Amino acid sequence: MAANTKNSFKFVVVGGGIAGVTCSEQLASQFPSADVALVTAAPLIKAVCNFKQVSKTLEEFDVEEKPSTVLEEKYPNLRVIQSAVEALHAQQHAGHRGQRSYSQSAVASTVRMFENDDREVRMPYRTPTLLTVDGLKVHYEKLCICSGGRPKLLTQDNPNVLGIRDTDSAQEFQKRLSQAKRIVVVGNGGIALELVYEVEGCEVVWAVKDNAIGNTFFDVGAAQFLIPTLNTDKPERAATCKRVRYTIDGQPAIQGPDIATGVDRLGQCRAFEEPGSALGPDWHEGIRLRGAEEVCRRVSVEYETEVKRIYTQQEFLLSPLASQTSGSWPVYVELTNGKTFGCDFIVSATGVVPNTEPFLHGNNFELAEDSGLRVDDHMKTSEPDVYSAGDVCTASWEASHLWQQMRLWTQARQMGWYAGRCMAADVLNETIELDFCFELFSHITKFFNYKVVLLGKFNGQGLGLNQELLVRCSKGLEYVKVVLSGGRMVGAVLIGETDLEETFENLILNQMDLTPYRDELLNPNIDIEDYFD
Ligand SMILES: Cc1cc2nc3c(=O)[nH]c(=O)nc-3n(C[C@H](O)[C@H](O)[C@H](O)COP(=O)(O)OP(=O)(O)OC[C@H]3O[C@@H](n4cnc5c(N)ncnc54)[C@H](O)[C@@H]3O)c2cc1C
Ligand SMILES: NC(=O)C1=CN([C@@H]2O[C@H](COP(=O)(O)OP(=O)(O)OC[C@H]3O[C@@H](n4cnc5c(N)ncnc54)[C@H](OP(=O)(O)O)[C@@H]3O)[C@@H](O)[C@H]2O)C=CC1
Repeated sequence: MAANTKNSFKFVVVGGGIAGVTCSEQLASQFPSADVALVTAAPLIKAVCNFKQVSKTLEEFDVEEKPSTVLEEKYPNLRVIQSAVEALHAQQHAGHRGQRSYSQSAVASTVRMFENDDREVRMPYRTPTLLTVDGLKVHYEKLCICSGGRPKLLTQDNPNVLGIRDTDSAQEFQKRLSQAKRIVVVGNGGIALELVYEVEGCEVVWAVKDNAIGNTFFDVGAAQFLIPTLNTDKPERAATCKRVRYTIDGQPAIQGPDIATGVDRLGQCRAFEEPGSALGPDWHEGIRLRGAEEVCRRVSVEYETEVKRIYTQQEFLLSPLASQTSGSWPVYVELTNGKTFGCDFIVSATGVVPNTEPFLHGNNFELAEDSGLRVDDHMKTSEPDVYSAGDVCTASWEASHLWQQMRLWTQARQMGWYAGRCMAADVLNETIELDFCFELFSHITKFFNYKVVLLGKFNGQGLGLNQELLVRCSKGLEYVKVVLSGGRMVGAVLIGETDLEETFENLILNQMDLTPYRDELLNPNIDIEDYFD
């Protein structure tokens, strides 16, 4: 049951993804008597469960997609408003708090708007407001924007170029794939790595800009270690997916390989165009990513190439390229390496754009180069009392030399949680230190069925020539890379069951001079954990 039937809240959080849900849970539990609202476009929210702190900075957790009522039941002071925000008037704060000065005309126009509205005139203060597409006005004292990101597509509005972000787009991909004989995957990051490994029954042409696969996570050595896996069969997967997924009417729907049923049920009740929350680590578990052919995995990688032009079938047939390519396909991709491929569709796995719309209009948000909302070390944006966390924001503080932002699930959780704590500290007039999780970058994931742990400057980011790499590799078993700078460990890539993460994390955090131990560090005959005990 919702505690607050009015539209005025002490804390408002926008976005039902990991960042927004974690932030609102943090606030609702810390201030049980304060009204908290979570405004989100999608009917389902994403909540962290089975959280496990693996080591000082490494964490693992599952994420469940749940109906929003679950949150309201857990926190009586938390109200979930399912509606997309279409405007933010953050500047109304300035007039009444005097924190910033804005032009008279800007303030006057917002005041006029409110005087025409009976409900607003009765408000004791002219509080800053969010407007939703359903016409609801939501007033806040502190706001946290966690609206995530959307795929940065190669081209917009081409029905044969798909991006994968949320449940809807994954289902669209699965549906199209089931009819497909060949797809072209463009991009060299997380989604591409997952797709080329998972897709079966369909030829995959993988076009990457770089000279090795997985540039956002790996160097050439790790890529060499992984690439033979593409030509081996996948191990059998457990029959069911351990997480329950829900339809928007709140019923558990999709479980394990039964996704076809789930698609139909979701398809029937899907009546919204709003962005959902981003998929996460196990989005393809239990989903049948199978094309129309009777083949296992068939991937060919086109290195150091980009998309030159995408042709419709009609355009292609009229082009000089038509005489050089056989078969008839709905869409054709011309690459900069001179090759052209016809395919059923193209997956643009080319990164994320922060979802800053519609918050920018009429406000004074500072944006970073990647278009994210700039936040300081207290997750504050440049607008008063507006915080931000997760994929939509860009960390703009002077970061620890061992941390960098990547738009990942773990960072969405950490930022959401820390933003909630900063908002609380602000209200309580307390000081708060930057959380320890921002000391060292750490990420656990799985690629090509190998456990992958990334620590610190795992690819020597920003180190230039000031780095030394130590590598140990056992084909098909493990790949271990350590990045040293000035004799100190600053990063590591661990692929396989290496069991080295905790020791290396400690060595990175304590910045011990490892010069005397360099030759022993990756010696497989030495128990390194004991060695540094
Ligand atoms: C296919 C895929 C696989 C991934 N795999 C991994 C992985 O293995 N490991 C990992 O760490 N990360 C992974 N990620 C990245 C990870 O999912 C994201 O970094 C993380 O979920 C971002 O969380 P968020 O809360 O910031 O944003 P989102 O999850 O995008 O949530 C944004 C929320 O805001 C809402 N919203 C948007 N606009 C509005 C509006 N105007 N009004 C109201 N609500 C709005 C949306 O409905 C949504 O609920 C993956 C991403 C994808 C797409
Ligand atoms: N297991 C995990 O941890 C996973 C994490 N994710 C996360 O989900 C988000 C979305 O994934 P994804 O879309 O793969 O994004 P990523 O940022 O991981 O990768 C994008 C890739 O596309 C390349 N690229 C960008 N523009 C172009 C272009 N015009 N032509 C060709 N290549 C291009 C990038 O190269 P460059 O870097 O040179 O710009 C990069 O290789 C990311 O935040 C990712 O970290 C996704 C799946 C799994």
